[in-house]
Amino acid sequence: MDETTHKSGYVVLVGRPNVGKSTLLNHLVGQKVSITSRRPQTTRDRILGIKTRPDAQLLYVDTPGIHVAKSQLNRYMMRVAKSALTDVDVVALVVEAGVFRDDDQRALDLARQGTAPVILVVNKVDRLKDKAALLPFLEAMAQRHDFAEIVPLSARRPEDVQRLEDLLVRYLPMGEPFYGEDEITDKSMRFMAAELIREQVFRSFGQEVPYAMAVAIDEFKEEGRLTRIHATIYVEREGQKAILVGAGGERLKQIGQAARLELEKLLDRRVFLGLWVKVKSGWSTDARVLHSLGYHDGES
Ligand SMILES: Nc1nc2c(ncn2[C@@H]2O[C@H](COP(=O)(O)OP(=O)(O)OP(=O)(O)O)[C@@H](O)[C@H]2O)c(=O)[nH]1
Repeated sequence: MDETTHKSGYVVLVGRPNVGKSTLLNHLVGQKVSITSRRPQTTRDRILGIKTRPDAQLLYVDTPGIHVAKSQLNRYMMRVAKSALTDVDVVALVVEAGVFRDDDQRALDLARQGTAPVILVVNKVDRLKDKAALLPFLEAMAQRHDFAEIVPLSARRPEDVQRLEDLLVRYLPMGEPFYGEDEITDKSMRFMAAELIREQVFRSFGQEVPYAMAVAIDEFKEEGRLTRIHATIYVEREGQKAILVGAGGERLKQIGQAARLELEKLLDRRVFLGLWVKVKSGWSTDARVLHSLGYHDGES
């Protein structure tokens, strides 16, 4: 490391739900640190993803998608997103190519409140059917704010992600790395385990269950070459429990198997995963229960 030229700093990713912030974060880091799904509001917390290269350390902060929050949990998610915007070096506002809704405007309003430069990332260009529509969209976006840069890309294309990373490094201040070169996140393995289980529920179910559910890790223990994890999935109502468990416990078993494979990838060791489902009605609106499930930030 050359201490006179090394850079390090924080890049926060903000945007409305489902624009691809977590997908982009994982590709920028080169490993899965933030869970993703086709459904909006998958991310509930601030997630830090660390990318170390010889000349720079980029600390990416993923945030819950900006939306109008009604429940206690959603209000918590919005406080997390807003507070993540303070003390950062660059803001990357992520939108979807060709789409600009009220929640995108809310995210833009938040992004430009701070002093950090705002880079507009126009994601999912691969999904644009009419490629000629991209230029007018970029021009219209440039009218909305004086962005430091406008970067159209697809989070799924490695060369696009590399181009964005190189550009972001230019905006970082000089400084030594904050984290060791092997670290990819500041979250505990317990937290990551709960997230990977939550991801499988988000991916497996339709409308209701993912939003009515939270995961608590009851036990996380290393036994020789095996990691033993016991977790409880909390839902709001008996009906949701029945859907989640499925006939003969089949759905829960599938979720457990898929989550176990992801956990083994993350921990790079064999995992035993025991999953239970419990009904805790009103958990998403009860500040005390939210606190016990790890969704707390000192306010209610
Ligand atoms: N086609 C295409 N799909 C993408 C791209 N980036 C993300 N997606 C998909 O968009 C969906 C949402 O992605 P996420 O990364 O979960 O979005 P998010 O902005 O983090 O969502 P929230 O957690 O709701 O804030 C997923 O199904 C992704 O696979 C892209 O560049 N191209």
